[in-house]
Amino acid sequence: MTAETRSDPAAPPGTGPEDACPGETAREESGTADAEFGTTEPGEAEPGRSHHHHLAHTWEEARQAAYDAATPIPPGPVALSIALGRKLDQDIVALQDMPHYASSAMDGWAVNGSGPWIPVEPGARLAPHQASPIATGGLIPVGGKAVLRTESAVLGQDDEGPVVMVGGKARPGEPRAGEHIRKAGEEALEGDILVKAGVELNPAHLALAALAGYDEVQVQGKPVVRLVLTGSEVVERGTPAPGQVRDTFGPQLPAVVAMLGGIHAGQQRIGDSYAEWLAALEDVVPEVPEAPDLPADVVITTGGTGRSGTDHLRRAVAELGGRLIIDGVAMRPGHPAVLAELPDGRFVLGLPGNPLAAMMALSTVGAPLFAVLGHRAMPDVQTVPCGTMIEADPGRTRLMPFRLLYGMASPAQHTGPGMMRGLAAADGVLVVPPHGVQLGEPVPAFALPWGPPIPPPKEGAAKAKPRSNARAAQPKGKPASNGPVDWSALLG
Ligand SMILES: Nc1nc2c(c(=O)[nH]1)N[C@H]1C(S)=C(S)[C@@H](COP(=O)(O)OP(=O)(O)OC[C@H]3O[C@@H](n4cnc5c(N)ncnc54)[C@H](O)[C@@H]3O)O[C@H]1N2
Ligand code: MOO
Repeated sequence: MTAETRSDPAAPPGTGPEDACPGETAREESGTADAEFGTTEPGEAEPGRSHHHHLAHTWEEARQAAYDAATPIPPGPVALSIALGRKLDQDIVALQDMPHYASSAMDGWAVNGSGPWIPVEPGARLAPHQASPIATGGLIPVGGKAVLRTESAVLGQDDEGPVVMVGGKARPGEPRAGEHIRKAGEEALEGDILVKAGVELNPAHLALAALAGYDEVQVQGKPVVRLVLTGSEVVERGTPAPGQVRDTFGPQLPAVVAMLGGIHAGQQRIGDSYAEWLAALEDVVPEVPEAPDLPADVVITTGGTGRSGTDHLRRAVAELGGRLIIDGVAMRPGHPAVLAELPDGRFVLGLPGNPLAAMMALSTVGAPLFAVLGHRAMPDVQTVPCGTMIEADPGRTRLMPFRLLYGMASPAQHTGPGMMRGLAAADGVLVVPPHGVQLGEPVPAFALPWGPPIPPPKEGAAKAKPRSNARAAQPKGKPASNGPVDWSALLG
């Protein structure tokens, strides 16, 4: 590859110079990276050097490398309180009859035989013609044959003392044998399967498991993800002053992590010092208030993927004895994405600090990693007909948030690496190959974790032959529109 520093002729409408990522390819290919890196803190940069001369993965390679880097997290027991949404790995079986004792379905009297009944102490064994007070849910005493509801009973008196008699609102024949008694085993018998393995646990499943006496259930593994957000210029509240930037990761990453199948286990904010970076990555089980006390499977860092004096990610990984799996992806934005594995098995996913770049890196590297850790297939890439011509940009894939208009994708505006506006309005992301896209040609695209699915290919929508989706090749119905269409004015 040759060094490229030119600006992009195919930049979609509305993207400015911020998009140009100056030096991103030149840096890697010029062979001067070591000198750049070594000047920052002499003597300490050594461990990271060996990683500097490899070529960035292509977009497709990066996805595959992330998917291949891990194996599914084995199943394990999880407390009911955090098992919602988890996939059950072992049947939930009735440990005993459910209910496990006969109980009253009404407030009233447990009775034996026919009335009138002599009242005795609650809970006492009932001889024929005896009754004892009982509340709904109460254990039926030995000898109890039926429950007489309070409103069907009257207290009277005979020669020998107080008696309970049928009266009040009693229906004819009340109480029949067994009336208002919930028998043991009515819901399930010991050994019955209550919830089958493979089910995604809903709140009622959790309640059922609790009813059956479970404290934990055996569920499929899912990655526990911890966030380390870096940057001393990042503020969490208010309108940022010049030189400051409002944090865009705190508000979105926990949700996106969950949507991608991770368990968000807290976040930590650090400044730009190497010591803070190292401490954050060394910390296996961080003390995170209200988060499950579990070691992280994946640590996501934001910022610090570049190679300036404050970009400590690679160095900290090297010092901890970790290995780089992905060190840069030939894509934009999100080019400096890093995936590393630490000796204790934790993965470190280094997202660039630029907000859109970070989300594209998460979609490219994080989504496949989370999928494999969570027992799922590689996330889908479909195709969508392109509503505009996109020129070539040799050597790199461009990820472009798009809006769908009349079934065709048009790159959204406001998609500079530091922007969120384009992504916020997007229907999905185009994966524009280095050689560009012709008008109407099916272009690979992926759905956003929160967005609509990519629509299935429509008959007649595609003029050019799709490269990766045979279903689109059905030339029938309406022809595609001719000529370039610039819908940018309609796009938010
Ligand atoms: N000389 C070069 N400079 C840069 C290159 C390059 O190749 N040579 N690459 C550019 C590209 S591409 C990207 S992407 C970024 C990568 O930056 P880092 O991962 O090192 O992140 P920072 O430098 O810490 O921050 C970059 C940018 O992002 C903002 N940021 C950080 N955290 C947040 C947050 N929580 N919310 C919102 N914005 C955040 C930060 O303020 C910076 O503006 O490097 C380029 N530079
Ligand atoms: O544009 Mo950088 O590629 O923001 O990741």
